[in-house]
Order: sequence, then C-alpha cells, then structure tokens
Amino acid sequence: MAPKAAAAAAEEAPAPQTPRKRGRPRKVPVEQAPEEAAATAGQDATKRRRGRPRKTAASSDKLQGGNNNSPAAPPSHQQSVDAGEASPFSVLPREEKRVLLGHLNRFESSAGVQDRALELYVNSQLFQTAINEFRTWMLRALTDDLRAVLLELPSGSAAQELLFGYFAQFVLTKFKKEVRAYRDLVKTVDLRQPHLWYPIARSMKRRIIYHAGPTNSGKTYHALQAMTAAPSGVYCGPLRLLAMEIYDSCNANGTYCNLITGQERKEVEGASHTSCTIEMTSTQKRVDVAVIDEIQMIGDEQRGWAWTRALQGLAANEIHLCGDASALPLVRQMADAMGEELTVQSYDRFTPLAIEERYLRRGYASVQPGDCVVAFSRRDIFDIKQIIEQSTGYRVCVVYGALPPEMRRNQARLFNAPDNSYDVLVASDAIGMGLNLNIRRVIFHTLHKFEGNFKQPVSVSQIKQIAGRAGRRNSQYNKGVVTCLNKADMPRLREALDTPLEDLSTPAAGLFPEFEHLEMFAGQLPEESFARLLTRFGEEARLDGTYFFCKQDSVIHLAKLLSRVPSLTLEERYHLCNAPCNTRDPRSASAFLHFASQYALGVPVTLDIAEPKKAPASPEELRHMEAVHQIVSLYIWLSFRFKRDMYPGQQSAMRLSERIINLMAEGLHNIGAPGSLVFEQGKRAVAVANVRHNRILTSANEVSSDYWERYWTDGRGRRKSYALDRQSTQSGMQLAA
Ligand SMILES: Nc1ncnc2c1ncn2[C@@H]1O[C@H](COP(=O)(O)OP(=O)(O)OP(=O)(O)O)[C@@H](O)[C@H]1O
Repeated sequence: MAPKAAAAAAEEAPAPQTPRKRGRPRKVPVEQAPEEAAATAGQDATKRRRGRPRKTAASSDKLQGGNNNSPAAPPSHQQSVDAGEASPFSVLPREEKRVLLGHLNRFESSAGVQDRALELYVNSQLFQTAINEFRTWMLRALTDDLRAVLLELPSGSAAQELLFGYFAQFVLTKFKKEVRAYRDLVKTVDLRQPHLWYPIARSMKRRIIYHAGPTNSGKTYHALQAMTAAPSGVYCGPLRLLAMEIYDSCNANGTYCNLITGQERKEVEGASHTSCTIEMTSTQKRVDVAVIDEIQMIGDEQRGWAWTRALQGLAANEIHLCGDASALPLVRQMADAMGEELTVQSYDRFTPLAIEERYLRRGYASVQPGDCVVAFSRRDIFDIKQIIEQSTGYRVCVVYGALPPEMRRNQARLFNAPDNSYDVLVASDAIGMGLNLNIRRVIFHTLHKFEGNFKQPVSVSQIKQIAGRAGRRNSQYNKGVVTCLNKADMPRLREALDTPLEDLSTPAAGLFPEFEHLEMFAGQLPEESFARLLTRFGEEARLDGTYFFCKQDSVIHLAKLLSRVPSLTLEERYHLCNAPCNTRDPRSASAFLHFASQYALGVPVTLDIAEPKKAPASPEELRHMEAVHQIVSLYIWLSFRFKRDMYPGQQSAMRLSERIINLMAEGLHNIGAPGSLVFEQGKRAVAVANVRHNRILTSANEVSSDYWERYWTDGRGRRKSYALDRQSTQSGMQLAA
C-alpha cells in the first residue's frame, strides 16, 4: 500500500490476527486510539489461539502488567527493556534461535510492515528507529508460550501477523508521544471530504448539468444560453482569453457582465453576471446559474484544484459543466458524495472532421489559405512562419501560450478576416481552447512535444481537441480536415481520432490546500519554513482515490525564493506564492523577489521597467519583450491581491502593458515577412531567403546559386550573411520543406 493510501486507511488500525484460522481479523473502531488498539494486539493473538476469551482494550492494562506466568503476554516494555534482565533468548538451543531469528528477519524486511505501521500513525522516520529497537525488545519479551507458538508457525504470513501485533504494542508504548504528535498532524491534512469545505454550497440544493460532447458540438453555446437567461450568473473559464470573449459577447448581447481575472477587474454598472478565470471565482457569492468550462481539466496535474473547488464550492442553484465525457464518471461520483442531482446532455459534432491521408508531401511550400500548422515549441513556430512566408507568399499569424491574450485574440481576428493576406496560422496547443478560428485544415508539425526535459507523445485528448478546431460551425468551412507534416505521424493521428472520448478517463480530481488548511498545519509544525510546510503538506495529505494533490513545483520554488524575505505573514506568503511568475526566467524571479521585498519592508512597491521604444525585430527580441510583459503582468496581478496603496503603479503598469502589446503586435507583423532577414540560432540552417531578387520559390528544383543568400545571427547577435552554393541552397530548401 502506498504511504498515503495507508495513512488514509489509518482510522481502521488492525489488531493482529490469530496465527491460525480461528476468528476473523479484528478491526479497531475508528474512535479507538491506535495505542489502545495495539496494546491488546500481541496477547490477543496468542490468547485466541488457546481458546481464551478475547481481551478488550479496557482490560489491556491489567494484562500488560508483566505477568510472566501468563504465557502469551509479553512483559511490558518497561519491564523487559529497563529491568536489564538477561534475555531468555540467550539460553535457547541453536536451532530454536535460528528459527526465531528467521521470523524476525523476514518480519523486519517485509515491505508491508512499514505500510501497516503507517496505519498506526508510525511515520517512516519513526519506523526506522522503532524496527531497530523492536528486535531487542522482542527477544527479551520472549515467554515460553510465545516461543512455542513462533517455533510452531511456518515462515509465512501467520508469523508476520503475530509479530506485527507485538511490534504495534512496542511502538505505541515506547513512542507514545511521537505517535500522538503524528496523528494530530495527519488529522489536519485530511482531505478526503473536500466538499465539506464549502458550507454555503452545502446548504443549497444545487442541480448539476453536464454538457458532454466532442469539440464544436454546441456544449458551451447551450450552457451560456442557460446562464444569460438567468437573473444572475457566472462563467468560469480556463483562460483569460475565454473570460474576455464571454465578457465581450455578453455585454454585446445585452447581458451586463463584469470581468474578473488575475490581471483585470472590469465592473459594468448594474451587471448581474460575471465572467472570470476559474481560479478567481467566488464560493461566497450566490448566483442562479454558473458555467464551468472544460470540466475535464479537473484532472489537470497543476490546475485541477481550481475546477474541483468551483464544482464543489460555487454557490449556484444550477451548475452547467461543459467538456468531453472523460470526466463524467468522476463528476458523477463527486455529485453523489455531495448528494446532488446530475443530469447529462450529450452532443454530436456539428461538422464532419476527416483525415487527409496525403500528408504534406511538399512540405510547407504546399500550405493553403485556411491551414493551421500546429507545433509545440516557440522556436519551431517562428521557423515555420518564416519558411511559409518566404516560400509561399502567404502572410502568417501566430498564436502561442506566452503571447498575452490580447495578442492571441488580435492574431485570431487577423487570420479570420477574409479581406487581408493573413491566410495561414501557425500555432501551439494554445489554439485548443477558446478561439473561434476559420480553419479548414489542421497540420500537425509533429505529434511529440517536450515535457520538462523529455520528448513525449502528445496525448490523445489533446490531439482530438486541437484537430477539432478545423471546420468549426460559423466558420467559412463546413467540414474540417486534419493531417501531419510527416508520414511517420499518420498512424498515431488515425489512432487518436478513432479513439472514442468515452474511452478516455479523468481518474481523479485535483486538490490544493486553502490558506486555512495550511494555517492549521503550520500550527502543528511551528518551526518549519513555508516551503517545507508546503512540501510536507503534500507528503502527508490524506486522500482517497477520488482526489490527487496538485503539483506545486512553481509554488514551492517561489516559497523558497521568499525564504530570503523576512517579515511576511503566512497568509502573505501563501498569496505571493500563487502569483503567476515564470520561475524559469531569472528576470521574472528576480522581479518577484524585488516586489515581495519592497512589500515586506512596508514601502510602496515600484515597477522599475523602462518603456520599450521600438518593436521587436526578431523572435529573440520578441521573446525578451514577452518576458518584460510577464513582469508587468505580475505587478498588476499583485496589485489586485494586496492593498492598492502598496502598489501605486497599477494604472501606469496597465498602460505600459498596453504599449508593450502594441509593439509586440507590430513586431509579429514584421518578423519573417518576405524579404526580411532569416535568423538562425546556433549552427542549424532553418531556412533560406531569396532576399536579393525577392523571388518566391516553391521547390528545391528552382533554386539556383545565383539567387540565394543566407543570413543568420551569430552567438553574439551580430548579423552575418554569405552567398549559398547550389548544394547548401538545396539542403536549406529541404529543411524548409
Ligand atoms: N444553436 C446554435 N445556433 C447558432 N450557433 C451555434 C449553436 N450552437 C453552437 N453554435 C456555434 O457553434 C460554434 C461551436 O459551438 P460551441 O463553442 O458551443 O461548441 P463546443 O462544443 O463548446 O466546442 P469547444 O469544446 O470546441 O469549445 C460556436 O461558434 C457557437 O456559437
């Protein structure tokens, strides 16, 4: 049993069973303290063997009283360990010693013993100490009767059961204080009934409606219809972008709606509705109808907790969930636990989605208007953009996660508009949610992506979600097509699209402690740093199979950074650590530390960032500007969390953010345009550009050494160029294609 699972089962601390068939294993009642339970354990086992009446917990003290004449009762710990008597073991015949030590060796090395000890609130650290001392104690405790029983037993589980009873008695007597302390600690991290954290929601009679279906099937449309028809409502979405879309469309259609995200608070006078990112949703404010979008994200390893919280905590009479059917069994289980009614409405896709069996044979030279190329790294996205723009003449929009939502929206609008030359989109998986796009064909650049340091296959549900963007209702195309750049990826694409959504499952819902939980936990461990508290909370959390503890790497990273900042309360640390700081970027991390330090000193927090003057001219410059924008965005986020007078620069930060976004948009427009320079990092050629004659070539056969020149930036950012010979030009074209 895994330690957490064992801890979860700890309320039923088992007493040892009889070594032979007699009687069923005894379970200690939930209320019974484990030390009481175990105090009876060893004796109980041997007594039952002998047909004596079962001993009760109440009588255990008496039996423990060290009556060595009572053959099955070992001497108490005090008696056996402290009295300093010679061990009865030392005078035994060699063969008996061998058998008895064999039992003890097997017991000590058995994997199950430590897990069972956890059920008695013996943690792993204490277990090591206890198991080391147990052997000495046991050999001293060896009565004639116990010895006879052990010698009689084969070397299997019956002997282990018997020894475990004695181990329990030993550890719970000798380490009483430690066991109690651990039990109290574990009780503060009992997360098995998180729905009870929300008293308002539990006092209501809520109805849950699950809109289940594939992409582009009208799930969100129907849920939003219910929300806007109600006197009051809230939309909870996974992205700022989606929250902004719903805010705009509600207000445009006459439903007054506020916007609340980490970085925005837009209040509309007389608004009855709110559109927010799911982390920002209130569990206090009553509304008639709530919509939770992309409910399958309840299983997301980092953000799943926000969906669990919304589903269990929203104070809404009616809750509409939109998503694929993969989370349905889990939601059903959670609804049952809350005693709430669940109705399911199923949907089919509006338009057909077909696989184009001819993968992109001529590479990106053969893209067409309405194509969306999906790649999973920023570098690939810009390489592909440049290759397409320079080999086809189409203008390319890009969408990826690090672009601010305003820019993603802006790029989507450019791509959707019929009257411009932006006909092709190159995007990351960020297009999987939230954008209505005029896509005819999705082309997967690859079906692998880096997760941390490892290349992993893209998941089936992600392939489905992204592919489903093609041929969307209300777009120009009444059917969607999907294919891959490489032939080798085609079988996986087919397999993913053929997998029914019902076969995918979201096994468990994410959880993350509310501040109150951490506060209680901190009360048990007053000496621990905040980062250690978070780690230990995750380690000790008691969960059943319905929930898992969300990954908290970034939170712990920030908590460690904050350990250098004194004078912050636990609550301040908790909120600071949940800030959207890009911990992989040292500039963001150092800005975070600067903001937190100023705040801790009680001086107004300043945003010392100079306004950029010109648009980025290369992907590298754009990346730099994205990082600057993330810092500005972090400042704005903090300014909404903490007292406004501590962040006096909120308004100027918002203006700066807007200015940076405009420059980035301008930069995106220029980067990779025909005739512009082609940049290369390191040594690999990514494309060749016909800059001298501005002639657009579509196949390697047309290449002639007269026409081509190659540009790149060297390691120090200097631009260099040289004319390509025919062979290099052709290999450049092959790379480009
Ligand atoms: N009954 C309807 N009348 C008009 N338009 C509709 C209707 N149902 C859905 N649509 C439109 O079809 C498109 C897809 O609908 P919707 O966004 O609700 O699908 P979905 O299943 O939630 O898709 P996804 O999971 O991909 O977001 C949207 O543009 C939506 O406005």
